Amino acid sequence: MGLIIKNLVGGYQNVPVIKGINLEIQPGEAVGLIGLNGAGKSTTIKHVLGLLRPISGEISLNELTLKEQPTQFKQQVAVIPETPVLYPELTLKEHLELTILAYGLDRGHVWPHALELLKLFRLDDKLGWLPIHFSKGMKQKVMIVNAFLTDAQLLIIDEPFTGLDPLAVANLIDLINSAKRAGKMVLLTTHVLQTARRALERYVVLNNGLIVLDGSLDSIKQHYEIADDNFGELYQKLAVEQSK
Ligand SMILES: Nc1ncnc2c1ncn2[C@@H]1O[C@H](COP(=O)(O)OP(=O)(O)OP(=O)(O)O)[C@@H](O)[C@H]1O
Repeated sequence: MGLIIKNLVGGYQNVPVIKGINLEIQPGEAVGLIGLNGAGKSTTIKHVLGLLRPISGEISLNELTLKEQPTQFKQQVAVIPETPVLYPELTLKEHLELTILAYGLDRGHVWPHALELLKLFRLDDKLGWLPIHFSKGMKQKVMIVNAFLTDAQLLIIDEPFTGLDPLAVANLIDLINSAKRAGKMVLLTTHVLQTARRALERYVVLNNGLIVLDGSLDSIKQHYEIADDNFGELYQKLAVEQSK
């Protein structure tokens, strides 16, 4: 069970940006994928979303493989991308309806939950709005509401902590923590470790397309001999490691 990435080699037009990754995430676990710009975080995510085809290796989610059961696999995954993807001609309400359709959800059952989420992110009075009227953070919140509306077992969240206000960040952290309690899996990329630690216990450090560490933030700090919470120093040390 869980997400299993086995010996993944992948990237763009056969350029192996990802050079052999092994990663398992168990139900109820949230993992932070961290590393320098260009380390391979987004490329890994694109592979898990089935947007890139592996050069070799395999990805499975609760025993469904992306290769053999791509449709069922993708229905188990919800994504909150760093840059919101919204349809300019659809209202907020229509975006939610689309998610309900795409994930085959029961409208009557899910709509009260949608209203709760909208209220949490102060979007409940904006159901008739089109994306053009939303700010960047509001668009991000629409993506969050859509993702948490689904019953997907794996939530992929790409750098959520840079465009949201502190209230929305706190709400997102609460949602991640309750998703974990519900047995879901979370894979989150971020550079903002000070905030991520409120939701994540486990971190995977990517450097140059390889996993160089997998553990708690404390074990990472220990490994790189980081004093206090000076995470800037961590990235300096990763840069030194990368250039070797
Ligand atoms: N569309 C693309 N075509 C070719 N190479 C790409 C493409 N996108 C990214 N790369 C390369 O793949 C490598 C990994 O990039 P990736 O976007 O996965 O990094 P990242 O860890 O997500 O970085 P960031 O923190 O900046 O988001 C980089 O060397 C980058 O130049």
